[in-house]
This record gives sequence, structure tokens and C-alpha cells, in this order.
Amino acid sequence: MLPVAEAEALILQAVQPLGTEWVELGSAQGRILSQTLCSPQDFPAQPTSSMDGYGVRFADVQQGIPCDLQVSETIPAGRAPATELQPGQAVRLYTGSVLPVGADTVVMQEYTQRLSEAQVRILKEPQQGEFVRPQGSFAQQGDPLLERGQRLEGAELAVLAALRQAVVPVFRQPRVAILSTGDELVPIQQVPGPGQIVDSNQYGLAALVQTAGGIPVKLGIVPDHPQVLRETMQQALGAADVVISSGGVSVGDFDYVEQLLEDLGGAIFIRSVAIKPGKPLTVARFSNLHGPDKLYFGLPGNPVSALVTFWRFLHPALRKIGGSLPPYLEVISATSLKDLHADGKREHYLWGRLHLKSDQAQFQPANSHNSGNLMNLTGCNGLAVLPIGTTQIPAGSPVQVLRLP
Ligand SMILES: Nc1nc2c(c(=O)[nH]1)N[C@H]1C(S)=C(S)[C@@H](COP(=O)(O)OP(=O)(O)OC[C@H]3O[C@@H](n4cnc5c(N)ncnc54)[C@H](O)[C@@H]3O)O[C@H]1N2
Ligand code: MOO
Repeated sequence: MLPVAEAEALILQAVQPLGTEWVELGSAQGRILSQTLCSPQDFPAQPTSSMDGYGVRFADVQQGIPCDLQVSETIPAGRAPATELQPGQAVRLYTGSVLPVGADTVVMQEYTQRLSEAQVRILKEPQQGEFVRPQGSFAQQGDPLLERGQRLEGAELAVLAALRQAVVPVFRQPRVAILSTGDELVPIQQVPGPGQIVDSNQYGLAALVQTAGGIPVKLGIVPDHPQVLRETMQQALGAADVVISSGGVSVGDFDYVEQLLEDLGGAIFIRSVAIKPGKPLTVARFSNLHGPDKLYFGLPGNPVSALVTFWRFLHPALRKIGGSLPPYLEVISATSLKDLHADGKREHYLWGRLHLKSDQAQFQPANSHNSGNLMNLTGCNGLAVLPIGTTQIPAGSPVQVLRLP
């Protein structure tokens, strides 16, 4: 059994980001930028006012307050100034208006009195440069604004629009084929007969693939029949960047996945991991003439084991393939609200609810931890990690919790 951290390191070493594709800005939300983008110009492009008011020469208003100035022109936002500001003059400005040459300070409208069409009285001495956004004060031409690996959300999309980036270079999303193995499985449309169960892994795993930035390709249920399974595995390897199957990796007579991976030319580099749940995790690498190598993940069939091994190993791998920057998972130090138990032989992952308080996070474990029982996994947002050698964490003690993505 490989230690968890070693298994993770081997998996991350084996994967690389896919290439770039260009997408329209309107479809880029959630995507990962594949090139660092620099500012093509200064922001703001000219000095602008940050208030409605009057642009002045600071030297004029420094002489004593109140101070009467001639209004030279009105500059609405979006219009270029017509003239330079001369000594003794003020210019009417609004938020976002460009300051004319000569104006270096803005006085808020509230501290002025318009005496006539041609004259304004300044009632309060401003600070020099007050309410002016100097040219290039937000960003200068050539400044790197968005780094390669940045995830694009509202703020980033707004910046890209300001940069007039109508199409953006993003990493290609990994296509992830998902298949469920087992003669006992039936599709959701079918009422299960005695001993049969609905294939729930397919749905859970597809959702986690999307959360990790991948595109799920659901290939359905494959019976425990070596020839059929082999053909489906081959088809999956052809159609996707990564393949996930669940079930058939333990030691039972119908557990064919490992043998078939070898038959198909895969190099198995993980056969079992010291993790509970999820011990029989199997990972193989397939060389690919047309691009990066492909990984095949044989996840354990137990529903909780399949999801936990996905979170722990596949989520980071898919994030890396999709171009995200590490860390790929978030670990939070919390106080356990109940005693936590483990056998000390494998690294245990106990699901529960993480409450993020301002002072100290708290972890409320689920009432039982059975890798076949999917039901009490709902609503869980954290996995408490008990390292090998730890058999108990008493209530009130600190525990490291993996925050579920
Ligand atoms: N003698 C041993 N038996 C088992 C061992 C072992 O070391 N020695 N390991 C146990 C552990 S740990 C796990 S985890 C499971 C994993 O076994 P498999 O990956 O071979 O999974 P299956 O036997 O095919 O299924 C296990 C369980 O999960 C249900 N299942 C499978 N696929 C789905 C699906 N798509 N949707 C919902 N449920 C699914 C299946 O019906 C079984 O109940 O092996 C232990 N046994
Ligand atoms: O490791 Mo298995 O995943 O305990 O149920």
C-alpha cells in the first residue's frame, strides 16, 4: 500500500496541462487563463476626476479660502477637454471626466458655490492632487494584469473586457470518460431486482468532474464480462483525456480491471493506497502518440470510496491538467466536536460538516463512517484526515480537515 502523499505525488508527476484554445469572453467564465496578459495601455488612459466637482490649479486655491475662480468650460465624462486650464480658472467636472492640462486637483461640488454661469467659489482648501486618478495609476502599459493559471470569474472577465480581449486564451478542459462496472448495476430508469442496485457512482462522479473543471463523458454501465469491459475501456481511452471506472478493482473473481489494464498496454503505477476508504485504487498510464499520456483511474466501487478517492486524487490531477495553479486542495485546521476513531493502519478520511467560525473552524463528523453508505455523505463539506498511526482524536482537539471543493 502506497502512502497517500506518495500516490498523489506520482499522479501529479504523470499529468501535464493540455494545450490552449481561444474562447469568446462571454463563454470564458470558470475557465483557466493559459497565457499571462499584460496591459496594452495605461489605466486610466488620462488623468480623471473621481468626484463631481471642479478641477483647479492647487496653486490658486492655496492662496486663501474662499477663493473665486472663472469657470473655463464644462467637461462631461466621455468628452476631451477643449482648452488648457489657465491661472485663476476652474473647470466643471463630473466623476470620470478627463482633467484638462493645468488642472491638478479636484474640489468636490459640496465644497463649492456656483456664483454665476462664469464664476465658482471654492469654500474649502483641498489637498494637492485630491480626487484625481492620475494617468496609469491603476495599471501601466506592459504591467502583467492576469497571470497564466488564473481562474476567470466576474472580476477577471471585467478586466478582460476593459483590455478589449474579445477572445481569450484558456487551457483546454480535460474530457473525462466515466464507466461503472458490475453485473449488479442497473440504470436509473430500471427498478432494481433482488441484489441489484442503481448505478449512482456515474452521477456523483460526473458532477465532481465538472467541479474539477473537466467535461464528463458518461459511458454507462459495463457488465463484469472481460471482453465487453476491455472494449469499453479501449473506447474510453480513445475518446477522453482521462478515464475513470468504478468497481472491479478488489480481489473478487469478477474484478477484471487490473488485468485488462495490463492487457491493453497500460503501465500500472498504483495498485493500492493506504487510505480508508479507497484502498484498492488502481492507476495506470497509457502513452499517447498524439499528445500527453492518458491516465486510467480504477476507483473502488463502494460509493463513498469512489467519491473520496476522486476528491483526494482526481480533483488535484484534473485541476493540474486543466492548467490551474496549486494548491489544488484546501486543508483547514479545525476543532473536532466529537471523538474521531481510526485503526491507525491507513490514512483515514472521515466525512462531516466544517463550520468556518471567525476564530476557529469546527468539525462535526457524520454519525457513522461506512464506505458503502452513501446516505450520510449528503451535506458534508469536509473530510477530517487521521494520519497513519493516529487511532483517536478526542473531542475538542485540533484536526486537519480537507475542505471539499
Ligand atoms: N476480500 C476482500 N474484499 C474486499 C477488499 C479486500 O481487500 N479484500 N477490499 C474492500 C474494499 S476496501 C473496497 S473499497 C471494495 C472495492 O471493491 P471493488 O472496487 O472491486 O468494487 P465492487 O466489488 O465492484 O463494488 C463494491 C460495492 O460497491 C457497489 N458499487 C459498485 N459500483 C457501483 C456504482 N456504480 N454505483 C453504486 N454502487 C456501486 C457494489 O454494488 C458493491 O456493493 O472491496 C472490498 N472488498
Ligand atoms: O477502502 Mo474501502 O474503500 O474501505 O471501502
